[in-house]
Amino acid sequence: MFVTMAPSIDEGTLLAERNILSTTSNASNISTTSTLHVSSDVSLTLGTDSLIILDEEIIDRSPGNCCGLVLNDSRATRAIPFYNILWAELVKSDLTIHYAQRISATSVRPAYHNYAIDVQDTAQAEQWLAVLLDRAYGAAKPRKRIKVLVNPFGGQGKAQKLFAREIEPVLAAARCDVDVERTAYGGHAADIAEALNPAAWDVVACCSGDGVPHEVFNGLGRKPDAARALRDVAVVQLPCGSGNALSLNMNGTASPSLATLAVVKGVRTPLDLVSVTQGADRTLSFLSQSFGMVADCDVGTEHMRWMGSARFTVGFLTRILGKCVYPCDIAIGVEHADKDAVRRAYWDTARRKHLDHLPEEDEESYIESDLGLPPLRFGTVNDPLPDDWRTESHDHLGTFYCGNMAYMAPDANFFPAALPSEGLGDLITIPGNISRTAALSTLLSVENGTFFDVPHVNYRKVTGYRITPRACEKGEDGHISVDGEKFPFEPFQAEVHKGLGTTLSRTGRVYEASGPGDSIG
Ligand SMILES: Nc1ncnc2c1ncn2[C@@H]1O[C@H](COP(=O)(O)OP(=O)(O)OP(=O)(O)O)[C@@H](O)[C@H]1O
Repeated sequence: MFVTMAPSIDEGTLLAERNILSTTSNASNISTTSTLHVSSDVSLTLGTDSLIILDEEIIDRSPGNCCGLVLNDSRATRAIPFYNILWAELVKSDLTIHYAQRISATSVRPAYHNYAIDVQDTAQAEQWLAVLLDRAYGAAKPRKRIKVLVNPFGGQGKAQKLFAREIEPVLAAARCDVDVERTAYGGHAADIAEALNPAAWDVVACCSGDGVPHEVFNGLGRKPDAARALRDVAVVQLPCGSGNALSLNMNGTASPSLATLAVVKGVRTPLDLVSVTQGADRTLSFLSQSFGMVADCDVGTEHMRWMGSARFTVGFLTRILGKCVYPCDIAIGVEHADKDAVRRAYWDTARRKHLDHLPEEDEESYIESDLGLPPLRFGTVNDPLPDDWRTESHDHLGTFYCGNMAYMAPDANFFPAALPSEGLGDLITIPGNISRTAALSTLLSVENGTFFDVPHVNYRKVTGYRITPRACEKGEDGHISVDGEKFPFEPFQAEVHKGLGTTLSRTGRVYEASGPGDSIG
């Protein structure tokens, strides 16, 4: 084994291409030993964004080698993106590189290359490995300590199987320190999170839909040192449910194995959380709150579960045919009052975050005291309204939808201007007395990515709001949904806490969604 010197790797290109944040670690400071000659036939080179394996023996073994004639000499070279490298180690003269191998457009599985190296200078090989791991992980913490919660009923009972087949092998290959617990009853995830020692875990990973992460945020929020726990422990989703929005927004996928790779490589990302007060209760929401059409189609179609996801479409069509309206009174702390202002604010912030190479941490600290959750700046739903909130009375509201993340479902980027940690909620209101054709084309605009620009979609950024539903025309109660969970049909108030929670993401800065239309300015 011998090591050659090569020109330094262009960190800027690596960052741009792989979206992995770089840190200046000891390994990066090692002089640029980029090629490790494992044997006379095999060399391993740290390329711009990949590990390049040159293995002459691959030619001999390949079916393209006919009678010693090399038909395609590129077969001797393989590139494994650093993003896919899970772990690498040298045990005596045995070098093993574990990586996530793509087996289809929507899945990876762990694989490895193993080489017996000619040991002459183990120290240099160790150095090379350290640089490889540094390139593989960037600012992400390797070998994360992960408390895994599996909801055995998640995703119509598939979560346990998905964990065993798609998730656990990737975590094991990445040498994560994992403890698995199955939830035994509704609310168990909240109890586990409340009892959790935050110093013992980097991550709570929910093999579930969005219901379990909702519980985990709230369980951490019940701890005496809630703000500290919410900052220290990253809550992530390894998608195994019917609604997997947390993973879509942070990992860019609903595939369990790709999401696991994203979590293994994820960087800490502060996340706004919303306090919802209703009656005497205070609940944390990480995803959305809705009233009107969306809430009705979500929690109001539970009885049609047997239809699968078609229940949302059927629910929607029934309601637009019935021209449903949802009268209510709203008070809003408005930060950006129209789409132009929202779009400008989004791109200003996204650009600033992009220039800032490190994920923003502790921009606003709630943990100066060890008291639980931060105090409510705007009081609760039972207090007088803040003086500067704008009040509106709606007789014909169709949809009231406030989002903390962009995607609410695959192909449903309802809130393209949402950012993980800006201290603002994205509030959509849509009148209910529009024509059926207009309502239908609004639904279709979500899927084709033009929803933000639909004229009757009102889009604002808010610091908080209060909504007081009035009884429906037919005298029936409507529905209120918080993170997809059914809430009582009563007034509630919401207040956004900037970066109170923590999750992991690939970028540390933005959701895995395109912003609102073209960048402006
Ligand atoms: N062992 C259990 N028994 C009953 N309910 C459970 C259990 N474990 C978790 N739950 C509950 O299941 C609910 C839904 O979980 P989750 O979001 O993970 O799954 P899902 O497949 O997306 O389902 P849904 O479509 O109902 O949201 C959670 O609110 C949680 O309280």
